[in-house]
Amino acid sequence: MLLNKLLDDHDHISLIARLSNVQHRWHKETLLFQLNELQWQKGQTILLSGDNGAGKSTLMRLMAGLEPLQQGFIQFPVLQKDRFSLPWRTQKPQRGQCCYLHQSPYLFAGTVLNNLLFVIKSLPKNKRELAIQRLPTGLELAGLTALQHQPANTLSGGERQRIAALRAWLLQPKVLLLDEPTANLDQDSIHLITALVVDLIQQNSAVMISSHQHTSLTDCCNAHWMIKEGTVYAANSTTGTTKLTALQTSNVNKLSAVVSQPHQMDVAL
Ligand SMILES: Nc1ncnc2c1ncn2[C@@H]1O[C@H](COP(=O)(O)OP(=O)(O)OP(=O)(O)O)[C@@H](O)[C@H]1O
Repeated sequence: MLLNKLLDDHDHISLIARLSNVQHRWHKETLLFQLNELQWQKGQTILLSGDNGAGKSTLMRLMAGLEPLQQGFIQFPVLQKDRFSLPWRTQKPQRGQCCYLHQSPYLFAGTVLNNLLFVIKSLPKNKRELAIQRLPTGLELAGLTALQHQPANTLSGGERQRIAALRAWLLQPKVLLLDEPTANLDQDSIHLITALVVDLIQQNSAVMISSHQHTSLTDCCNAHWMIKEGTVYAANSTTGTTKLTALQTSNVNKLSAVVSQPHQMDVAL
């Protein structure tokens, strides 16, 4: 009993997430992937890699509670203490605090600003005012100030991704899962998104990024999970296929220099 409590307390201090015995099949016979045990430690920014169709999006959606878990369990010790009291939230503590950013983000009808205000309205009342105050800084960081009154449905792919990243920045989730956020983006857009994500990491958001490219954003990662031949595992530096740069203080400082003012919902952005 005491040992279990000590282990629980230890998990709460050191772990973002623990995944155990997870398997996923879309069709009854075909196994997409399985994993035995993976731990996401506090302080880790994880790169999730794998071939097209390996199951990166599926794994992230399972973690965000957006797909039903078929087998095993996924726990977020970091979220347990802060869970909301509503029954549908206590069943899935990651809801409201774990934000999944889709590779093709959904934007609402209306302007860029409308899209951002919609997200701010979803925050608990006591967090809305601060989010409103941070909005001009966020627009600047995302390079969207000049576009704020433009209808969202007229934006380019890169601009859409930047809005999605900015929505996540405004929400400041405990856990942020970024699904190929820089696919087909130019260097400027990648750097703008990187600045937003670096700021979130500095504000203690735990971030996982799936990507096929090596960019300034993946340079933020200091841990690597891979999906290969139907197995998800944590790659060490010798087995990883992607060169990882540790989350160097200097790297973060360099990127956060552009952050002039560092200052929830069931989220799929
Ligand atoms: N809702 C669904 N129903 C059935 N099959 C699905 C569903 N969603 C995804 N799949 C299949 O699961 C497999 C994994 O898809 P997923 O999008 O997770 O891969 P991915 O690693 O993110 O790929 P990519 O790098 O191309 O984005 C694919 O073969 C896909 O067709």
